Amino acid sequence: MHLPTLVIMTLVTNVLIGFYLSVLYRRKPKDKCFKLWALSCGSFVIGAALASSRSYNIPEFFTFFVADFLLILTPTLILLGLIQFSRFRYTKRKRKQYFAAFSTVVVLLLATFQHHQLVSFIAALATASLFGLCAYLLHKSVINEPILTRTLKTIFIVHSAVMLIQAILIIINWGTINQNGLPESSIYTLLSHILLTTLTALLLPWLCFLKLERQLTLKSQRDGLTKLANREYFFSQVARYWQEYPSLPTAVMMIDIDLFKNINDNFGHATGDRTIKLVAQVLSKQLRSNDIIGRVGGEEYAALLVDIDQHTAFKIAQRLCEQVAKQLRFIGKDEVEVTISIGMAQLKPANYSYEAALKAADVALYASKESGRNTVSIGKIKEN
Ligand SMILES: Nc1nc2c(ncn2[C@@H]2O[C@H](COP(=O)(O)OP(=O)(O)OP(=O)(O)O)[C@@H](O)[C@H]2O)c(=O)[nH]1
Repeated sequence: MHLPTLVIMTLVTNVLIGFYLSVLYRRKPKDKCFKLWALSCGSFVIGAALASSRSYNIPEFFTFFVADFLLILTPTLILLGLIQFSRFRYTKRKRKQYFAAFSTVVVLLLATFQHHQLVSFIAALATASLFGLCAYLLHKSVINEPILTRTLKTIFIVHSAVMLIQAILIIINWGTINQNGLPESSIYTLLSHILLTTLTALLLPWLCFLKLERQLTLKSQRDGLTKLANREYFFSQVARYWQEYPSLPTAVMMIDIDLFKNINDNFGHATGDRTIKLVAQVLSKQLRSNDIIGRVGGEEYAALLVDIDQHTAFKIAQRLCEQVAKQLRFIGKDEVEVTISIGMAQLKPANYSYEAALKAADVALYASKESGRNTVSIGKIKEN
């Protein structure tokens, strides 16, 4: 294939993808990754166009320094966008370290751009490291889509390897370079570089859509006030658990704030809402991370405790009552006595339906209310 035609085609593709990403950013300005990746397309297009004009009579400050700076900025922007998809903790300290490393590379480019081989070597090495980091971030991705993350990760690793090969070729052929500051043998690495960058730009919007889809799914599963599972999601999780772990001993609990109407009436709805939220926080902290907990009504919660015997489940339920009463004495400045009542049932899912288990816990909850509140009752379950 004719090289200039290929270069022009990749530049046009990157312009189109960059434009598309900037339109998405206008619609969703909170999603900074759209902006960062649109900028990375722009940076690549200008950098690659400048680097391709090295045979023309343009000052080398532009065709070498600015071009290489923009070509290094491209994976940097991709990296910054990827941070939002990763479990990687981008602390202030790390931010400072990366900024220092990036500034050092820019100073090196500025100091060496008249030595074409040296500047090309530095640019290749920096680009290889950045794409290596991109692969690392994707390795820690929160997006649950193996095909896309594996494909992108492979592209980043290959890209990093290609740029390393380019750096090695520059060293091996030191002294025999063309007007691009590169040895003739590096034409294939150069070609791979522009094709891999374009491929990355094509796949990145897909990552954005998966992120949006994930946000929407999470939103539809969560209760807005407490961020616990909402009623529908809680029941669907319980049904799934029943199918997957029929023989694991389990406890279900129905939990209700006592005399909540009084809290609303005496302190207002805002304090009422705050109480609902704080009770949810105490319950979440007291239960284990693999237990399932949801807000199933106004001031009513439900929990499924995984792999547990009746004695331990009862103790935990008592601890929940104690902790709520102990921790929630003040809601803001208001002195509010908050207590909860619990009804529970302990069983093996294989022996009973989850509807029967929750019904038994619900009946037990009313027994707790009847017996004076701030207490736990154990329910009897009807056979399947
Ligand atoms: N602030 C607030 N109040 C709510 C919310 N959902 C339900 N409520 C109120 O919660 C109160 C529930 O009261 P009841 O069902 O009578 O029960 P209770 O006062 O908690 O008494 P017991 O359950 O018998 O201990 C009602 O007044 C509802 O209006 C909510 O999201 N926010």
